[in-house]
Amino acid sequence: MGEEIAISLKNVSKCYKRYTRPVDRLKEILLPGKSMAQEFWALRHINLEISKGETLGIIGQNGSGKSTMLQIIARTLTPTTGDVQVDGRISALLELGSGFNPEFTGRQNVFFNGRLLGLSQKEIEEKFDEIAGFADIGDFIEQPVKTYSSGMFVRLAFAVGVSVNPDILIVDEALAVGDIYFQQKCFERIRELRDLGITFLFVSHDPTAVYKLCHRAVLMEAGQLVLDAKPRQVIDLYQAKLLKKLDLQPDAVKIKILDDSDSETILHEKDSPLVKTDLEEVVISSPEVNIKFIKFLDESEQEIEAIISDNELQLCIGLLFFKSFEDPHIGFKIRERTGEVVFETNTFCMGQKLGQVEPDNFVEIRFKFHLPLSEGEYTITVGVADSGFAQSSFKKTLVYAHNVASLKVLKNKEAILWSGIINLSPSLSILKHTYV
Ligand SMILES: Nc1ncnc2c1ncn2[C@@H]1O[C@H](COP(=O)(O)OP(=O)(O)OP(=O)(O)O)[C@@H](O)[C@H]1O
Repeated sequence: MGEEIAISLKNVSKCYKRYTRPVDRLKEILLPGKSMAQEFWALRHINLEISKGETLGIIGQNGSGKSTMLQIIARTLTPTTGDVQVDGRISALLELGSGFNPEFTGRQNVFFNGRLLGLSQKEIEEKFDEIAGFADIGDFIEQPVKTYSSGMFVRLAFAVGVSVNPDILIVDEALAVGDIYFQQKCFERIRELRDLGITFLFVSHDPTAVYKLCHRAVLMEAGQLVLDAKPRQVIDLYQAKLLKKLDLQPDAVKIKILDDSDSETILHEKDSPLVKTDLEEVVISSPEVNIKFIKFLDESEQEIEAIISDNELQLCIGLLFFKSFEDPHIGFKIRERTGEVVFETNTFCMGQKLGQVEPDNFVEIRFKFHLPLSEGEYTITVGVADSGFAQSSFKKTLVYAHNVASLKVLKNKEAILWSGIINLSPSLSILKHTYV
């Protein structure tokens, strides 16, 4: 493709030594040549190339190897085998403020860290006000960082990390700390850097953040890369796996990987029953229930594929049950282009019941609503579950299918939407008074 590579990992593996008892570590020191450790492979045969200017989200359950991989890229850890090439200056926010000296003040740490990250004394002096302004921790900048709250720590670490003009920025979960205003400021700054062509690696458990910031994502599992694709596809698979684990329902979750013509989807998990590349191939069924159809009707009950924004729409879902269920529920999600959910509800949340169903019962459910969404392409996710018992919990997921239908929303020329995704249709009152 001729793109310049910022980071290249070739067949990288990392083995940690683990000791069952602390005394074994001591024995190993005292008796050289006798290994008391067990080998633990935290990374296995990782192959990954990240082009300059790419933004990559790294997703995976706890212990899947995300931090180990980032530390290897940031060169704070050496791989056991394999080759790592990095082209450019890295600023890594891995463990919160790991580069900070707790006895130093915030100001001293800014200088200390700035130097570590390759800036000259003069460059740091010039940037100091910008860094302190971004961190916005007031007089605490003159206090030792051991007196900081975790929020203050991350503010200062982030401010330093993004101010040193890195070529590659690595952020591990750090954005989860800090208040919403600070998070928004960080997002803004990352977007600015991204638009300037920085390479950005981001570990997060927050799908929205990954959708918003990343062009591409990888899913890690037990030290391996299992999927390398668009954030939407990777997050869908990740959430599906979590749901399966929760429900112990191996067949419940289906995903259609949408064919993004502008991207090459690399499926490391070709044999997985979850991942299908061919849209037509996906049968939305489980041994317990079959989604027979999903269709959209307009105001005059005509079947449609596109609708003008702000018009009335019915989403109709036909279900065939193969087993009896006392309290089944059905829900849907509307997701915008990147996969972010714009709306989700279900019959349980709406306080409605389908009632008891028996094998071979066919049920059609119609959700009717005005669609205030702006022009664009949206996808539908449908889920069927049994027995809701708490806000957002069901006893068992019967089928959960992403991207089962897509809906085109056309521009409503009369709409007052200046920008944004939802038309709130506000009314307006203008009250004039004499100001006293
Ligand atoms: N120094 C170490 N010695 C032994 N095992 C380690 C060490 N560091 C990490 N591990 C193990 O390696 C595996 C991968 O850890 P890593 O921190 O990379 O995962 P992670 O995906 O970043 O997890 P999390 O989301 O919890 O941060 C885990 O099982 C962890 O226990």
